Amino acid sequence: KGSTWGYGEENGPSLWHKDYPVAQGSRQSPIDIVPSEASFDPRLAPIQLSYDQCTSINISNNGHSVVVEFDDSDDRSVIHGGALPNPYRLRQFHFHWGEKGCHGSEHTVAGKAFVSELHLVHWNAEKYKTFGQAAQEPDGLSVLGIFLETGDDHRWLHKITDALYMVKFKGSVSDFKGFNPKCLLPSSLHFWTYPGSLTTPPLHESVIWIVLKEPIVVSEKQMGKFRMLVFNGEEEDSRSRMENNFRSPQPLKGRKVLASFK
Ligand SMILES: Cc1cc(=S)c(O)co1
Ligand SMILES: [Zn+2]
Repeated sequence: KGSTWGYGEENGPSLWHKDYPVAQGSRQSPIDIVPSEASFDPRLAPIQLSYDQCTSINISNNGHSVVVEFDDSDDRSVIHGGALPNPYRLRQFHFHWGEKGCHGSEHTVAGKAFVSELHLVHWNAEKYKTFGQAAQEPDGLSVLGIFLETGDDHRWLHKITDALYMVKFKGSVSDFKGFNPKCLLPSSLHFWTYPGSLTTPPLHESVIWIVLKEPIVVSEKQMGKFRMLVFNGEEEDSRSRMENNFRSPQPLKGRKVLASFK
């Protein structure tokens, strides 16, 4: 069977282009965001997250990250504003992180990396019938990226980190109801936005990225709990700690980054 992609020496980001040639495309993510080169656009609407009726379903380890999935059968939880043409439906969120004491975010800000990055994935259900179809369209997805930096414990992140032991191995799934990701937002919703892609294969160039300027603060201890996850399945004999599951910044190729703030 074909070798599946990952973050190791043999199957990591520098090799993804062999199976996914779009990896060398013209709107790949992540990127290095250079604030001084971003242009303030007063026409950008503020970001609004209508998550109050959101329905989280489960938390799972897909062998690349830990993912919380939502019921996206109607418009109960949507994001709107920014450069989005209409509201996009919340589908799932997941994280990318590094190893102990090291960086692990995907986007960087003037070359600065953060310890982790939270991605809230939304899709354009107004225009496309399914997530899978939307994921292949240039205006199909919108991912809200939030940086994590280390400091004090995050008062709500424990709801996620306390569940991680249930999904240690690839393929494990556990109930995860009643979680509203609004509790993971920083105080400011100032953002940068630009056209990009999924940061994991199939790397579809279908994402309108919205990256918040203000990071949230989590403790090193809380980050450590993400690192007890493993990439491998319970039955596999290889034991590889889930960490450094991030792609590095990709060429801008002429794209403009817009800022919602001066
Ligand atoms: C849909 C999706 C989006 C991102 S950013 C990711 O890492 C995996 O899957
Ligand atoms: Zn992601």
